[in-house]
Amino acid sequence: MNQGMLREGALQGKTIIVTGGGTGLGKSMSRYFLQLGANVTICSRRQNVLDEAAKELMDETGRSDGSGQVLALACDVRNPQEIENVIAETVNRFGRIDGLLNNSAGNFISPTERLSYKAFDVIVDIVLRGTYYFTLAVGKHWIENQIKGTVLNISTTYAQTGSGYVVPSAVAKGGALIMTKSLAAEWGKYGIRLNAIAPGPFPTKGAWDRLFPEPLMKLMDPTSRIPLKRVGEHQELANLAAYLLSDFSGFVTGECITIDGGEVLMAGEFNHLEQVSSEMWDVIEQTIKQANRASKS
Ligand SMILES: CCCCC/C=C/C(=O)SCCNC(=O)CCNC(=O)[C@H](O)C(C)(C)COP(=O)(O)OP(=O)(O)OC[C@H]1O[C@@H](n2cnc3c(N)ncnc32)[C@H](O)[C@@H]1OP(=O)(O)O
Ligand SMILES: NC(=O)C1=CN([C@@H]2O[C@H](COP(=O)(O)OP(=O)(O)OC[C@H]3O[C@@H](n4cnc5c(N)ncnc54)[C@H](OP(=O)(O)O)[C@@H]3O)[C@@H](O)[C@H]2O)C=CC1
Repeated sequence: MNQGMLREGALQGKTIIVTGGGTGLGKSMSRYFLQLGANVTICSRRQNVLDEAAKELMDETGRSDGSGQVLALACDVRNPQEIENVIAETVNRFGRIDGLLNNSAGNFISPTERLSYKAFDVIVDIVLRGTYYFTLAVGKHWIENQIKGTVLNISTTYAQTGSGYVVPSAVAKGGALIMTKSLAAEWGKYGIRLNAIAPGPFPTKGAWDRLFPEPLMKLMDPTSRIPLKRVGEHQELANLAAYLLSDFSGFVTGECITIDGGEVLMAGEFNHLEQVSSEMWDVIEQTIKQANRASKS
């Protein structure tokens, strides 16, 4: 499914800010927005990573009609002044901002009792504080300038279920998801939409190094818990993100769309029975039928 879904030029004339756009999923989504004709500002802490990504993206997607341009700006999403600078520089270069993709994150697995206060703070500050700082700054800009913009937040499936061993991330993603829904209600009157995507596992270096490090990867195949028995493809996520940032989703707001091959469904009480063999099912069937007969006599 390595194909773009939207028609040529579907994001033409739009400018989208992508936090964490220099690596992983942020880079893949930026690539697709550029292919669809959007101008994209990618921002994160490391200017060298952003510059390299911007060059690679422009080499791949470069258009001659002036659309589909990349701006790479260093910004720590925990710093409001740096966020204001990204907004000002983006307006200065592209004239407007139509979309904000809050994609930056920090995460690592750890038993919670091993975390220092600083370790908890660093994740919550990037994921929750970074998301609400950027959303607040861009939202104010849109309201002041009467722009009907769209925010898309990259969440996780455990923002709704909770999860051990990634508790700071779960707390922060859960908070960001509630902000998405709360502001969708409050800012709907300005024509501003906010949605979220909850991805299951999509291979990236950033996530794999910190969530499935060796020797854990040898013990735990991330696909084994997924009904569709595979991980996600970046283009599948990019398709959904482009749709939610485009005018085609103009009546969708406050939603969180899960894209995880059915992984969250495995919480269902009996789903682990897929491990039972056919022969064992024969025995189980006979045992249950015997109990049924006994209950009638
Ligand atoms: C696949 C299923 C769903 C997955 C859903 C979600 C996925 C994601 O979010 S994936 C995104 C992953 N990408 C990143 O995390 C990229 C950005 N991350 C980073 O830059 C770093 O990992 C960091 C900033 C989050 C932490 O880096 P570090 O260099 O350690 O930062 P600090 O020096 O500021 O230290 C912070 C603090 O944290 C402690 N610490 C770091 N790692 C661990 C660990 N594995 N276990 C316990 N504690 C850890 C570190 O020791 C510091 O605390 P103090 O010791 O008190 O100073
Ligand atoms: N990969 C997966 O399976 C899943 C990922 N996700 C989510 O997808 C998103 C992208 O993750 P992924 O691509 O896998 O991982 P990456 O590590 O590649 O992406 C994280 C990005 O966040 C940026 N970042 C980190 N801290 C800051 C900061 N303080 N200020 C600004 N930017 C920052 C990093 O850039 P820099 O270091 O230059 O600052 C990096 O580009 C995240 O929100 C993650 O939670 C959700 C579910 C599953």
